[in-house]
Amino acid sequence: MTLPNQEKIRVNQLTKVFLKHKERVMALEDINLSIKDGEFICILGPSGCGKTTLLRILAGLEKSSSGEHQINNSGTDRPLQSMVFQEQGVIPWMTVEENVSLGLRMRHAPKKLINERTKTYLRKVGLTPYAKLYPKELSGGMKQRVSIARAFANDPEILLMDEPFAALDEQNKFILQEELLSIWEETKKTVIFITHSIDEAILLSDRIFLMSSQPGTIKEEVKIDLPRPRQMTQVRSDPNTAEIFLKIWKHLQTEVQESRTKNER
Ligand SMILES: Nc1ncnc2c1ncn2[C@@H]1O[C@H](COP(=O)(O)OP(=O)(O)OP(=O)(O)O)[C@@H](O)[C@H]1O
Repeated sequence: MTLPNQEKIRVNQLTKVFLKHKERVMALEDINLSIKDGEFICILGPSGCGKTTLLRILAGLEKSSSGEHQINNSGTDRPLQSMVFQEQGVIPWMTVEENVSLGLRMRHAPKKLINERTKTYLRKVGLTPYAKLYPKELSGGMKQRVSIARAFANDPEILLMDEPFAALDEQNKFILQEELLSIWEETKKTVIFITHSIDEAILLSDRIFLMSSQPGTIKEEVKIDLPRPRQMTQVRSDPNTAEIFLKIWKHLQTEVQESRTKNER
């Protein structure tokens, strides 16, 4: 399958079945996606609907049971994808700058490029003064900044983010969301971002994919046409936001309810 230039990710009829206590669990069913180069996509859905499984398949960490997916490679030696997790994304025995430069060092990038890019992304996430510190000396928010800086410094074709701000307090979350948006505006990377927060998805996304309860399918797609660059205060005070929020909430409510009913059976 060859993708046209503007298309970055395509998923065709993808399914994933796990064996759990000797029983087959259909985690994903007939997933079809087409994501443009530079799009910011959020995935929302009830717990256990297969969001992480889908991301892990796109990251090459898990195999699909059937169907196919493709990521358009720009033909350079850039890595195909980088992943940012909720927690434990930093390596404890490496300093902040060693963590940020890890991907570049692993692919033996030229020293000058490693230094430049590491400095740039440390500055962008406000960690320059902390470059020589170790993760245990950092707050949770600072550790997530390290993960984000490392992912962008690695310059992957696509960025996969699995609830990266879920463990942070509200203030830190807002600050990091805006920092992420600002870096994304500059780099225009294709991002797939999993979240449980409707507000977060509206703030960040070009499109939101709403998933059904298990087996996970893409039930609906919501386009977010709010102007960019976006700031949290503007998005919150935009009269369209409440309407979008309610539409998504109604969907999630139904799916969460369905998921509970299935689990009680
Ligand atoms: N390695 C595995 N072996 C067996 N079952 C698995 C495995 N990984 C995931 N599952 C099952 O697949 C389903 C989807 O899990 P997944 O973690 O992808 O959901 P999720 O939507 O990311 O959930 P959450 O929002 O709670 O993080 C769940 O029923 C889960 O138990």
